Amino acid sequence: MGTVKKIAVLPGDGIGPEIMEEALKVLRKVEDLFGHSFQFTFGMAGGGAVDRVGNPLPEETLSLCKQSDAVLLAAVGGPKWDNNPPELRPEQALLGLRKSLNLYANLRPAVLFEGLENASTLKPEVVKGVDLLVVRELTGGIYFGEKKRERLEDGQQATDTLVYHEREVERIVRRAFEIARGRRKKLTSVDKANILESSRLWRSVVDRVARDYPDVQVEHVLVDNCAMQLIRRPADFDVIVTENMFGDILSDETAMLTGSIGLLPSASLGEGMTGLYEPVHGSAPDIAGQGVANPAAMILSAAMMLRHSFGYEEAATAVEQAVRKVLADGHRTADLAGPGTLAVGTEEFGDLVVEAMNAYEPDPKVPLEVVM
Ligand SMILES: NC(=O)C1=CN([C@@H]2O[C@H](COP(=O)(O)OP(=O)(O)OC[C@H]3O[C@@H](n4cnc5c(N)ncnc54)[C@H](O)[C@@H]3O)[C@@H](O)[C@H]2O)C=CC1
Ligand SMILES: CC(C)CC(=O)C(=O)O
Ligand SMILES: [Mg+2]
Repeated sequence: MGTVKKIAVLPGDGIGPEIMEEALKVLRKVEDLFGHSFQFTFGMAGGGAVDRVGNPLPEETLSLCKQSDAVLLAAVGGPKWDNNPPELRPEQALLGLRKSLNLYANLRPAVLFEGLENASTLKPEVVKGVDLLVVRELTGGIYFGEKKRERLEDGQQATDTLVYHEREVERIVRRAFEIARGRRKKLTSVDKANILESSRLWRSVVDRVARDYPDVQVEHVLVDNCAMQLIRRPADFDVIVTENMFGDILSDETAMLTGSIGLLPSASLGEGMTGLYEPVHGSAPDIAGQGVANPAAMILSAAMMLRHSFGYEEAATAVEQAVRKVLADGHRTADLAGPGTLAVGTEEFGDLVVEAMNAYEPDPKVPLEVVM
């Protein structure tokens, strides 16, 4: 048996605790099936932490995360805290964690699973074959630039600043090229170089780095056009690399190619092994506490953790295959259940995934463990 992996568990707000419970259930099954061993330590983050200790990311939580091998986060935020001053907003927990752990690379895969061909709002022939990855820069750009609010004579004025250093662009772009090399070797760099200086810098870095990857086909697409092409010809995309805010917005769009945002996981990585794993979606306050949220994105985020932080490729594959099987067998949470289809709840979906894991059969083509 390998070493015990320390996992910081941050359930957060809204549907967070409900979906986290299901991911932990699946990870306990991974322990049983594969002999891995996890130590889960819970931490406070988000609105709940604001209410309890007046800080969305308490020092205790930050040091827990820094001392852990990986961080699992469900979601933070909700209307209760929307009018709080900036430092008391739940979302600050996310920004603080990403920055403190230097998690600059956010991987957001969007794949159309078997059985969900009719789940998208787009025609089945349009979404057929969708298998793309958004590589989003996560620690720079407008979310982190200087912000200010001023009172002028004729009213208020607000400023957000978008800054990128060449170094920050190069490291995410290189990472995206490396990833593209291991996939279908097609990279789409998304920017707004017709208007933004930061985008012109971005584009020049992509062109320079591209010389080191002659085997990867590169295209530059303006973000507004990309938003449209994602709906027009989504299966043509392989890896999309883009800055922080564009990646945030485009990845929510890709959710609807797959059927639901409740299916999209993510991994946030830096140079070290302590990655952060969270669904692409937020705390879904509109359905919180009802037991109806789709836990797949959270469970698949846990699978990404097994792969990227621990190198447990076989266990990651087993979890992913189990989620695919449950969906292929026709089980649907409310977000995916069409009219007349009986939906399963959050807990039941988690139980079905655990049950499906019992039937896991190793694929001889998949290496058992990846050396990171
Ligand atoms: N990583 C995080 O913690 C994020 C937090 N947020 C925060 O979450 C709160 C709500 O934001 P929204 O804009 O409403 O985005 P959201 O992603 O929470 O919800 C958007 C829509 O998708 C649905 N949805 C989301 N996840 C689902 C799931 N697992 N199963 C079924 N349906 C699901 C919701 O019910 C809602 O109708 C805000 O406070 C926002 O700041 C938003 C995005 C990311
Ligand atoms: C709530 C945020 C800080 C950002 C967001 O929507 C995301 O990372 O997906
Ligand atoms: Mg988002």
